[in-house]
Amino acid sequence: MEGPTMLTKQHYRVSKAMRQNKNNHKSCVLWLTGLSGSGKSTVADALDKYFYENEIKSYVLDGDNIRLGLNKNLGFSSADRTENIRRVGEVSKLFVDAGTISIAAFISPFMDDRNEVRRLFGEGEFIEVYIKCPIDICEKRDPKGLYKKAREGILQEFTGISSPYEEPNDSEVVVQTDKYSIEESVQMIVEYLMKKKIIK
Ligand SMILES: Nc1ncnc2c1ncn2[C@@H]1O[C@H](COP(=O)(O)OS(=O)(=O)O)[C@@H](OP(=O)(O)O)[C@H]1O
Ligand SMILES: Nc1ncnc2c1ncn2[C@@H]1O[C@H](COP(=O)(O)OP(=O)(O)O)[C@@H](O)[C@H]1O
Repeated sequence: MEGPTMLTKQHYRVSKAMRQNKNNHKSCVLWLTGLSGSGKSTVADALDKYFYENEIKSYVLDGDNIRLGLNKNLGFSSADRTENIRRVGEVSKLFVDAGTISIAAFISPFMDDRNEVRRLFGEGEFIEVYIKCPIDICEKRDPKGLYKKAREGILQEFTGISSPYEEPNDSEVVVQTDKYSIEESVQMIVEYLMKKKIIK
């Protein structure tokens, strides 16, 4: 039994390994971190489509979408961002247990939060993908007009402007979206998964 609430971990007969065997690929989380406008959702979508077309089970967890549902009670203070990432880490773990590749696309600006999520997973299951793009290019792209609002002071605590982004320094994959096309970025991630024998 665990903790003061007297919880007992329940074990089920269909294991993660059995599910992975049936799927013909391993499961993992691809944790996409980067500034707003860096290309997380765009790369996540292209990856998900590649997996779908190649019979690989995947599902995208996207910051905006998760914040419209599961995490609708959270804002953008540091504490709320930490809680947002903690919950998404736990949800990703469920997907990985279910034999699926979780594509998590979150700014996840704090290194400690990302590392806490990493600790939830077994060796090689957590793959950090840094979607790297200089902030001036993200701001030029401004796909949702949020940088403009942040500059005007309408939007508070905006990442890169009035809230920090702690750059990763040991990501498994770094994708520079100002230098490579969406297709090249997907290819780079797929090659990493093949090299690690997660997919065939
Ligand atoms: N203040 C502030 N700072 C950053 N982002 C903001 C903010 N307010 C709203 N948005 C919108 O929320 C999306 C980021 O949500 P995340 O869950 O990925 O953020 S975090 O990981 O908790 O930092 C982010 O999506 P992306 O642009 O795709 O990154 C924005 O659409
Ligand atoms: N190589 C690239 N990779 C990803 N996005 C790119 C690239 N080049 C241009 N873009 C554009 O940049 C924008 C990125 O927006 P988005 O994917 O919503 O970023 P994020 O989810 O990180 O906020 C999109 O309008 C996309 O079309």
